Amino acid sequence: MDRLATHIEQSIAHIRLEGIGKTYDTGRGAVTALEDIDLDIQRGEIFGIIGRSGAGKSSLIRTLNRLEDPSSGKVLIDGRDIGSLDEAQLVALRRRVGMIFQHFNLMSAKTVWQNVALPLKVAGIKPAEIERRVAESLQLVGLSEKRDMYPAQLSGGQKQRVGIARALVHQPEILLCDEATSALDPESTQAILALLKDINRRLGLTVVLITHEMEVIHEICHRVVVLERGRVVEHGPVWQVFGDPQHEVTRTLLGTVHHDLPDDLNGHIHPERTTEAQALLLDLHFTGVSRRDPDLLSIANVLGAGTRLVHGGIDRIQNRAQGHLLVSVDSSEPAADIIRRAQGLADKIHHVGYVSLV
Ligand SMILES: Nc1ncnc2c1ncn2[C@@H]1O[C@H](COP(=O)(O)OP(=O)(O)OP(=O)(O)O)[C@@H](O)[C@H]1O
Repeated sequence: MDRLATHIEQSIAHIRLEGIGKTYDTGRGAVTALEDIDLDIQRGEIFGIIGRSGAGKSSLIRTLNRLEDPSSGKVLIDGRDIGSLDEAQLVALRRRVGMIFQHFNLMSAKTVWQNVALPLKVAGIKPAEIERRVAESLQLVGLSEKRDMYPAQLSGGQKQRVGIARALVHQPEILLCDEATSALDPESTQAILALLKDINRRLGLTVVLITHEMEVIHEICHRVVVLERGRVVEHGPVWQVFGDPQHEVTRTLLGTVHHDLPDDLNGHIHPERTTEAQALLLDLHFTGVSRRDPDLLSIANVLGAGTRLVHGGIDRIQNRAQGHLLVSVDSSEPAADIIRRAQGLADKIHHVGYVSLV
């Protein structure tokens, strides 16, 4: 392929949503689940979808393999409108797009091997080829030893591995994950996330996932979209959305850990200095945008000897430090002068108020 063709291929989004809308007709009238969604998902990325309950996450992910047909707009995979596919092409599409579910959807009367083999049998694949592909899939998810067991004999994490193996037997290029770790304990969640990451890297699979667990996004996603009432309210690289959420819904979903003040400070903060003994409280916000790490020596040097770290925490997402450090500055200098000097210590600096610390 020449360089121009390669460039064009790379510039086409693996999955493109153009003006997607979805309205359900119910006995009590129409319910709008999605409105005017435009999104590009690149080949090989792990893309997260978050939002409150009822925001439209399931409706959105289900349009990607036509479990739901959008009421308006188009879904393009490799530039091809999947709404125009005939029955045979739709079957082929579903093989290119694997899916895993919160409750695994395994057949309890079938063994691990039989569960994983089922999609291949349905597709009429020859037995020898089925044997080879099932063995390969089970090895990939680390379950070769359990091939003759039944789902009831497996842990939740192992059941999800079977779900993943089954989703991979047709060697898909896209894997949709609908709350894939929500029914799992923290240890199994970690193991499944590591597996998804490994599959994404080794097979170059594009992964689109829905979750209500923000740690899942933090742990494995490259980019994330936030839905609210069927619309995109925010999207971008995870470090950006998590480091400096712009929308109220995103802040709520992410929790208020970094924004809430601890109880012993809350209620004791004054907007103006009322006594000499009060210290200036500054919030040093590291959004990740400048890729800077908090430099404690510079903070002390710039803000002075009486500077104390009062509250906060720093996290790392996609190799960028982010979080808030709440510092008290013991100085009678005007706040504006101190804040001016403090520019450069963090990505954003917010004057919280004045507080008496004992
Ligand atoms: N089959 C359906 N028939 C009628 N309304 C539906 C149907 N599926 C979803 N809805 C409605 O569409 C809206 C979006 O639902 P959806 O399940 O996509 O949201 P969600 O973000 O996945 O929610 P949750 O996190 O609770 O699963 C909701 O108001 C829901 O009640």
